[in-house]
Amino acid sequence: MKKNQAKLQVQNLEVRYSTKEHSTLALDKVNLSIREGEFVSVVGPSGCGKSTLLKVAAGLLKPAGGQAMLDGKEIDGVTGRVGMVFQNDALLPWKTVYDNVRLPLEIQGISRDRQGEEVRRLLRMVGLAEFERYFPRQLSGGMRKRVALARTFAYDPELYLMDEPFGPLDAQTRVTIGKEFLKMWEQVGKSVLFITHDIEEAIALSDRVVVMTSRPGRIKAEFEVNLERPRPFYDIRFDARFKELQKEIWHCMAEET
Ligand SMILES: Nc1ncnc2c1ncn2[C@@H]1O[C@H](COP(=O)(O)OP(=O)(O)OP(=O)(O)O)[C@@H](O)[C@H]1O
Repeated sequence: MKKNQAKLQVQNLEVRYSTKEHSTLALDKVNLSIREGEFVSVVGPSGCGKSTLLKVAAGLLKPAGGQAMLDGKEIDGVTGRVGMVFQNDALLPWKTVYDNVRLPLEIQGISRDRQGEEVRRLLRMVGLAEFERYFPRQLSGGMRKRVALARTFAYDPELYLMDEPFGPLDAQTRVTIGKEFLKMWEQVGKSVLFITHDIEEAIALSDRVVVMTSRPGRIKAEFEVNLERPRPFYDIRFDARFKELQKEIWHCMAEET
């Protein structure tokens, strides 16, 4: 990758969903760039095209216009360099926690010994070291989500694409997982495109928060999050700069709904 070149760059992106009767313009001239190691969250009203943007970055959708590039090369289909976490990320129910997290390491051809070390390190990080022999059905929703996060970190992609990854969790578990996720991310420092409805979560995690307009989605505003790192995922909310930013983003979004 060239110096100063964006990890992910989206230029004048247009995406259309077409059926026999309808054609919906989901994204309209979207420009967004994510630097190496930068954490960018996207917030915006329901249906504004956040997931659509993520799917283009994942190589799952072809744009109707403009382009999306990874390290300066046009994204052309799914690549192993990009890791995705979705809201309803499923674990393999017939495999133990240990084997679910181990799978990406096996696919990468890592030696058995290293696989074991890495799985145990990741399970310790998400606080599930004692649950390696359990099956997904024996865990709570929050614990399953933690296993899914450990598995994503096992993939160790260059770019993390995350669509409401903590979506279906209760508020308290969401904070616990957010905390763990931030701690893990601060150690690996990879580029992230993170989609959420939660402004506080976006600020607490990100270097930059991007607000989209309602459909067709465009980038309405970008907010730099100038809060030190490592930062406390929950307590950072009491910082005056956090509150100011939250107010600004809230007002920006409120105009759209
Ligand atoms: N497969 C599809 N076929 C037709 N229209 C679609 C399809 N997927 C999404 N759309 C439309 O494109 C627009 C953007 O959808 P998208 O899922 O990207 O929004 P979103 O911002 O992620 O929404 P939410 O926050 O509610 O999850 C919506 O109006 C939606 O109805």
